[in-house]
Amino acid sequence: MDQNHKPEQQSDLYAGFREPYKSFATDAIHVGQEPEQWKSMAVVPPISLSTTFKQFGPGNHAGYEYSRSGNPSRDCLEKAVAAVDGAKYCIAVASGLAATVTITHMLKVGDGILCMDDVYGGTNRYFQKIASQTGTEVSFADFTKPELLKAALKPNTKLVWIETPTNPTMKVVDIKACSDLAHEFNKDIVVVVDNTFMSAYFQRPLAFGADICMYSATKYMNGHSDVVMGLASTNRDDLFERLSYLQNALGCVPSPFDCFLCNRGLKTLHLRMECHFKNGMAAAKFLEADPRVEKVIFPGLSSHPQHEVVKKQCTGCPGMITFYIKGKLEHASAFLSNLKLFAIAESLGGYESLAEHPAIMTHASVPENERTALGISDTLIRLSVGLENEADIIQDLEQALAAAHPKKK
Ligand SMILES: Cc1ncc(COP(=O)(O)O)c(C=O)c1O
Ligand SMILES: N[C@@H](CC[Se]C[C@H](N)C(=O)O)C(=O)O
Repeated sequence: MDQNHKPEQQSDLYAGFREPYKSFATDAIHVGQEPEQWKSMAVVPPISLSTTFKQFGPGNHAGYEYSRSGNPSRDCLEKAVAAVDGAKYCIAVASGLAATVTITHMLKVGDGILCMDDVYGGTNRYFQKIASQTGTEVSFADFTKPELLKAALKPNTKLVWIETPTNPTMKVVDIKACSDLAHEFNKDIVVVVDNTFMSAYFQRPLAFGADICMYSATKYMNGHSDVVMGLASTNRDDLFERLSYLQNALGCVPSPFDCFLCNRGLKTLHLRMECHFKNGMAAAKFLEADPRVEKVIFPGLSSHPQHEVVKKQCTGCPGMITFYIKGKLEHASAFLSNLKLFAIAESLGGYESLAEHPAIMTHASVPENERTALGISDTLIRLSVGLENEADIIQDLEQALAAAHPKKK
């Protein structure tokens, strides 16, 4: 146990941040879950496994015809997510990348995608290696400087893709400033925010002018590392019509069991996020004060370059921390290999603490020259701080740093 460690005080954590969204927990728990919708009056929505639904006569049905086109377990989840996003609609799909693909399918050959420069490696891979090979034009810019986004907009730009905070370098984008610029340039541009890191509890992109808020629900929204899923919410009738058409026509739908699990995970999102923030802040402060650490990037710290944007736009911060360990690849490897509580694993946002090496693991698909330009170096380490006891998390970081940088005798 680190004898000097003092537990993080919950009350100081939120100073200067936006107020939490009203009735968030009530909506997450009740919207779309009404027992009256079931003959049994089940309080917990049943898992509806049937692939097909009996019709009264041809084309005359009770709301469902075939499970890819619509499913009761999926409906419950979609309604709850729409509510917590402050949206009218939501679609659930089979993975975060399936959400990206489904959204991108709204474009036509020749349309342009303008994407934030630092994004999840798989998003970068999909845009550069797949979407750009099938007729869309893809370009990247650093949206932390909205003037760079403005300069990169072109007459054919149809999709602006924001990820904030970015995976893995935790850059924060001003959603309102960027959405306004895109819409002033061309009101038909669809602004998408990948809200995976913040979750619906800490950030509502639609309230700041984005057209679509999407998630890898594999992460915080489900929160238990046992479901791969994607979500996309919107307030626009035209976008929902198109997205739900594509949800059925492309067929990237999640299973009813996964919908049940994610719907269940959502019920504790607010509690989990508050604990992730508390533990994340404690870990970030510990690392920032440690001489074996070069630099810590955590949006909740005042040292974060966009900390003022974070406070203006978010109601708190998740447990995602990126830091540079002093030394070389061997020090990063030694740190990771010596962790005991944190597992070395890809993914994030579950109840358990995870650690990974983006250059070798989650962002290996980003071309090396781009990784270098973005700062995804050999000494960069990403942590997903979980819900374990704060002192045990700090103790694990301390002993792994000591193993990576043993004191010379
Ligand atoms: C920020 C972000 N967006 C999208 C994705 C893609 O999600 P999935 O793995 O659920 O396809 C990931 C991780 O994979 C991610 O970290
Ligand atoms: N978003 C996750 C996903 C990890 Se990368 C998964 C796989 N190796 C791939 O390349 O698609 C994260 O941890 O950031």
